[in-house]
Amino acid sequence: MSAQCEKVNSTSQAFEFSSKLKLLRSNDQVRELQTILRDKNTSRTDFKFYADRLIRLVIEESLNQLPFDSCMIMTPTGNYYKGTKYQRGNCGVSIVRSGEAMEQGLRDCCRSIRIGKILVESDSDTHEARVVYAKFPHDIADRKVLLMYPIMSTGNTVIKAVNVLKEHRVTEDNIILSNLFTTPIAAQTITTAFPLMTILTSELYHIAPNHFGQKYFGTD
Ligand SMILES: O=P(O)(O)OC[C@H]1O[C@H](OP(=O)(O)OP(=O)(O)O)[C@H](O)[C@@H]1O
Repeated sequence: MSAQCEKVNSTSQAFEFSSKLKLLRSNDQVRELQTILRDKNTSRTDFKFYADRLIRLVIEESLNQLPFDSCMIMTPTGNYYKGTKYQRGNCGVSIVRSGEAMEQGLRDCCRSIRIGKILVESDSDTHEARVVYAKFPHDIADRKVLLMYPIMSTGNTVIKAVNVLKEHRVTEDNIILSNLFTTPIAAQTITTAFPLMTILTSELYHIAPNHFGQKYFGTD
């Protein structure tokens, strides 16, 4: 467990979660961002601004879940320094539409990272989800995948998306799901369906802010 995320307290939620579910370390700043994003009176301009701030925090911590190697470099004064570097071979995949909001946060940290896309359409009444479009780097099966989707209500959208990745021979243990808000039931459904996948979220709460995509992009 890194310094910036914490173990989920499963007992208080009456849900059982595996250690693969990680919560961004909470503090007053994180709680303020979550509050602004949940507030119905937040303007669209503010919503996007504060969503981008929370996204950046979640992306940074998600990157911290990727594997690192140790390395030796030489400083300008000719000294050796034992450092750390990312293992090569990562990529992002965003689930359209809301997941696209997280792409810039990832690019701000990893300039030229490849980003695939999956479009899953869900029925507004039944919540049944189906895959409409998927485009990935050709060697995605050999990469660690940062899967980006900010809201999980039932978890159906993410389940469909992960199944598409698995059809492209991406293994569960190579997927890190980067998420802002999840309901406990969605978290439980997803950790049960994909026990080897790592999930990083900022908040577990029984009501997800389902207005996210609509408000962030200003489209219905
Ligand atoms: O976990 P699920 O039950 O699948 O739900 C995930 C999200 O998808 C729906 O939004 P919408 O269809 O507007 O998604 P979008 O913003 O990505 O277009 C729903 O309101 C959630 O916010």
